[in-house]
Parts: sequence; C-alpha cells; structure tokens
Amino acid sequence: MSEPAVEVMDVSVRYGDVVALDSASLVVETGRVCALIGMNGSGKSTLFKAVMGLVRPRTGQVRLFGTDPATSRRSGEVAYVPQAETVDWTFPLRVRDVVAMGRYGRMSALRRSRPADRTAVAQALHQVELTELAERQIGELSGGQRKRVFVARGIAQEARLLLLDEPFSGVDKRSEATMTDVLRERAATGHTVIIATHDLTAVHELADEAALMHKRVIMHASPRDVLRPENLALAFTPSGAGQE
Ligand SMILES: Nc1ncnc2c1ncn2[C@@H]1O[C@H](COP(=O)(O)OP(=O)(O)OP(=O)(O)O)[C@@H](O)[C@H]1O
Repeated sequence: MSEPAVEVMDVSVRYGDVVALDSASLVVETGRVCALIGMNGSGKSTLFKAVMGLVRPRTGQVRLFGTDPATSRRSGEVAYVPQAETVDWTFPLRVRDVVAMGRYGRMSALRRSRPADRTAVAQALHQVELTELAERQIGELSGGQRKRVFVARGIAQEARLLLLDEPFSGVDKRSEATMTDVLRERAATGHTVIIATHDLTAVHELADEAALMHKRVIMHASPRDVLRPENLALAFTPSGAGQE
C-alpha cells in the first residue's frame, strides 16, 4: 500500500505562550477530501503551516507522501489556497498571471513559459470557469472568483496535495458549486484535498471525511458522524470536552 498523503503525528505548536496545537494527530490517505472543522483559533491554520513545513513543531512529526513537509512543498507537491484576508488585492496582477505562478516551480530561472505551461494555465482557468476573466486584474474580481483563481493556481501547479483555508467564506453560490465540483474531480483523479472551514453546510457534499479540531483532532470520521450535534458541541462549545 502507498504512503498516506498526510501524516501528522502528535504535533504540538506554540506561539510564545499560546498553545496552538497540543498533540494533534491526523492521517489522510491519497485521493480523499478531508474537512477540518473547528472554531476560530482552534488551530486549523497552524495545522496547515505544520503540513507545509512552515512552523517547526515543538514535539511530533509531519510526513507528506512519506517525506519531510518542507521538501515536499519546495518540490511543488503542495498547493495552498489562503484565506482572502491574507492577500494584498491592490497588487496589479492579472488572473492569468496568478494562475501561471503555479507553474513557476517547473520553469527555468528566467520563468519563460513553454507551451505545456500555457496549456496547464488555460486548462485550470477553464476548470474553475474563469477563462473569460483571464485578463482582468485580480483586485476587480468578487471574493468567490478570487478563491477560484487560487484553486486554479493549485491545479496548474499539478500539486498532489491541495490545502484550502476557508474557501467558502464570503463566496457566492456559483463559486461554491464550481469549487465543490473541481475539488471532487481532483480527488477522483488521485489528488488529496484538505479544507479548513467553519462552514458546515458545504461539508456533506464536499468531503469524504471530517476532522473536528480543538487544538488537537478530537474526532476523525465520516462527515455524517462528525456533524452530529453532540460531536460538534465538543469543538464549538468553549467549555466543551475538547478543551482542557
Ligand atoms: N503568529 C502567531 N502569533 C501568536 N499567536 C498566534 C499566531 N498565529 C496563530 N496564533 C494563535 O494560535 C491559535 C490557533 O490559531 P490558528 O490561526 O491556527 O487557528 P484557526 O483555527 O485557523 O483560526 P481561524 O479560523 O480564525 O483562522 C489562536 O489562539 C491564535 O490566536
């Protein structure tokens, strides 16, 4: 059997005195869509940082496809779709340019695009239904369209693992439906997708499995089981059993 796409083993992360992750463990197999569910501050973004090798765990270990996460990220195996708030939208970039960034890891130092790069960008734009907006400045798009641009960047990158931070917050219905279809298709073609969200409505249709977070993964099961009210209460009640 092949290695899991993601193995997070007993990972603890602190920022100064703040404990962001406390012995978190999660295994996601290749070809799955996993939803990470938890309140603001429950450690979802920190888990992503650990998965990308951007924070050094105090304890524990992360493996992506059996290798070190920073190596895996640098070799382009991981694509990240950030929360909208963390991006400077005034920067004058066309939609096509942002998607083309997904190809940088495959280009020479001069970043001269080859036909294969242009084809990959065109296909990714088509998949997220943004072909007609390819020449627009990214700052002129709606929130949902911007998210789709980043999903297209990840597709153009041909990353094996796609991490999405709150992809549905402030997103129109069309963008949500398009992204759901695209992400399901990614999983069907052997890619692995992890989505951090506190939007529970999308989870049933989108995810094969769900992990409930409260500084650690307190439950990892089918969306049906995880979304039972008594289980959600563990993660969404400040005094719930998930918090110590
Ligand atoms: N750079 C940082 N410096 C100090 N504390 C931080 C830093 N980043 C996150 N934290 C804290 O770590 C904890 C976990 O934050 P994290 O961003 O991982 O949670 P989250 O579940 O992604 O939240 P949100 O849904 O609001 O993005 C929170 O208490 C947060 O305030």
